[in-house]
Amino acid sequence: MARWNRQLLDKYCKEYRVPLFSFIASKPNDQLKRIRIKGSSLWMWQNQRINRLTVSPSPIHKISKIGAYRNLTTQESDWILFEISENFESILTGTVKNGYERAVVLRDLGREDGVEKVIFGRNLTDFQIKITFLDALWWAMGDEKLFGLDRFVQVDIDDVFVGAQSTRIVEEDVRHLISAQNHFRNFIENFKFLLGFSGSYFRNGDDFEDRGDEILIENAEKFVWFPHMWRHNHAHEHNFTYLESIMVQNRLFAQNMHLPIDYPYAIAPQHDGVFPVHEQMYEAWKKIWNVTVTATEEYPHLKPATGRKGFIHSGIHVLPRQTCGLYTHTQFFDEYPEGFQKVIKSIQGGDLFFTILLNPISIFMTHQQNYAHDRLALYTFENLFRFLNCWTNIRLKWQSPVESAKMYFEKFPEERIPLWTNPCSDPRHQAILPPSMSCSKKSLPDLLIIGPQKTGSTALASFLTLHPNVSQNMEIPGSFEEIQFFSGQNYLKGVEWYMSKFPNETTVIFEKSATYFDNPSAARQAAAMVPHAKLVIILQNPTQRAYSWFQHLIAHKDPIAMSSESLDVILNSTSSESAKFKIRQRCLSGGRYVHHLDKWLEHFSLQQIHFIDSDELRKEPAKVLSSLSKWLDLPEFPFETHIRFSPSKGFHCRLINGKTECLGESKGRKYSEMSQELRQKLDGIFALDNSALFKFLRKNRLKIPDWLEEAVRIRV
Ligand SMILES: Nc1ncnc2c1ncn2[C@@H]1O[C@H](COP(=O)(O)OS(=O)(=O)O)[C@@H](OP(=O)(O)O)[C@H]1O
Repeated sequence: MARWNRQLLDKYCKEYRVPLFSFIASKPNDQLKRIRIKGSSLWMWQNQRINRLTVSPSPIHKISKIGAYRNLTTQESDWILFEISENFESILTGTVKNGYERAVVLRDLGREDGVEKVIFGRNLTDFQIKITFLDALWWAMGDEKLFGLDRFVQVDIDDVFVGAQSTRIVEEDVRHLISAQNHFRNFIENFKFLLGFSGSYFRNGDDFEDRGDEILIENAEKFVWFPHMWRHNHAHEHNFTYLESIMVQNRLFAQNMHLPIDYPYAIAPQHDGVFPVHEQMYEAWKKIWNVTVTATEEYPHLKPATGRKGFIHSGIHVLPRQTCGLYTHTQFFDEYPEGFQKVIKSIQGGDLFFTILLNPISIFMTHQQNYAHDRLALYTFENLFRFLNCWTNIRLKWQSPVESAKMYFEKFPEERIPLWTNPCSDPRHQAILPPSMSCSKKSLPDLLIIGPQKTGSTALASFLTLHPNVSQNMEIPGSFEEIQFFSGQNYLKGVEWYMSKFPNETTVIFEKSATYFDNPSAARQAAAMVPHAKLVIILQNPTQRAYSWFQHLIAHKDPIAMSSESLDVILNSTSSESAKFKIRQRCLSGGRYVHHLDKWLEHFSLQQIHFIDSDELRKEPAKVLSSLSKWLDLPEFPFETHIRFSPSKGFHCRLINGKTECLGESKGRKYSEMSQELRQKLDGIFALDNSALFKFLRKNRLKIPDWLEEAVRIRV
């Protein structure tokens, strides 16, 4: 690192009392073994071999168990070790052949240069180093809420009655399951397995297996039960009526068998219908089982498992679900694909171990078969809990799915609203789409006209639909002309709702919602759903736009706007909590072009965006439309013969069958001109934004509207 860079970093760390983390790697061909770290009294040894790795006493450790050690049998000789002295404390200690102890991870107490550091002599491949890294993060961030020692574990056993003969649990397995549950309570207070049932398959095995089913029912009270479908049906294939009927059947089974269904929790066989959302399944679940919590592995995608998240849709809390590496067909140790060592590795500091460490709540999916034959699941969890107990101070706990859902969304409130994606672009999601949705035709827009408001966006949209190869979303009853999916409450209605709004398949399908441009979530949400869409942004003089927006409020008899004598009064409001101030901000927001553009450019490339000058659109719409349709690769269309100026309206209108069709009264309103003082005030407010927009357009060799040239020239 360059010296000045290092100095800057040190200055920052001192000023804000932030510790530095640094990772040092061995240079394999370097002959030098013992090296002094530049600018410090610290000595390090490189290309070393260690026999033992021990967690040293240090206030940094919260998760790691102090004193825990393991002997290393590998012959790797690329460890970096640090000499321990009074200014440096060992966090993780390596013992070398002759018995010397040196630090593998070291805490520099900052006595020499005022900057505390945690120095790692190895990357994060070793599990002890990984846990130490988590400890160091916790120590540096001091964030009890983010880390903490409590970890909640839920183990679901899906399909307790489903499965071919000779794969299912028998009486002895059930007895074993009950005693394992009791035994697991040594690690996890109150631990209970959750059993998922499809009643149709009860007593569907051989005699021994049928007896197993019966014993399970006799001991039903010992477990928590949750429903699947009656016949393990794939929800995505069925409509509400059918789903309702099979859920009722399964519920009757539960009633007849006196199964305790203590929680409003359900799991869909193979996750079908949870994500991508099958609205009708959500409705049936709510109606028949009052479901409020479920879990899936599919959101946002099956893999990577570390990226799984939760969301809430239609009142149902969807929690992320984890796999423990055991599947329906894995029933024997010696038949495990790629060898059972894989599972053991995962338990002993591998994926499974870190699943629990990194997730406050882990909901594991297993299947009945994993408790039959070699009972791989019991082996796996027993060893996992033991391993965690041995190496960490983690407190394993159990709670109901309802409590987990509450806790999860309190911890991760930002996950409440799902980030919808296009199910047709993920083959796995496409395969489990409900019948009401289809990928056989295009049903998402290629183009979004994103505003901002009051820039002529409605006129642009209405002119664009004149082109025979273009269609717009259908009208939404009760909405303000626009679909406003990515910027408001409609987003909660989900993908199916949005897709259903584009019934016509044309070369270009578009929707225009002028509220998108300055909405904080719209760019991210639009990019997740239609990443390849093109965008249109209309550049209107922000002063004029703000005034038009205020007139819009007056026309809608907004009480705050009405009670203020003029826009000037609103602009003078400074108290950030007042209703007037909120209107002020909304009024100005759309005109801050570069500020919002930055957000869109985080998710879309500049090549995907077409800018239109609002003045030009008003004066020469046909020209603007021709250039837009050229950018959209549409066949040429004589817009000029389909658009005509209406002297009575004072604007251009569509010409349909020889008659002019103008926009309604709310577009092109009649109101008094803005005063010179107000204009100057608004120009002043937008001066910096305008100059930023000017620079942005010039830098990217984009056309600069006349109003912007003028606005910037006047300020200069
Ligand atoms: N051809 C045509 N017909 C009618 N109106 C036109 C037209 N071209 C541009 N304009 C200007 O569009 C302004 C309304 O902008 P929007 O459609 O973007 O408004 S909205 O945000 O969707 O409500 C509207 O603002 P106001 O004049 O304040 O009503 C018009 O100035």
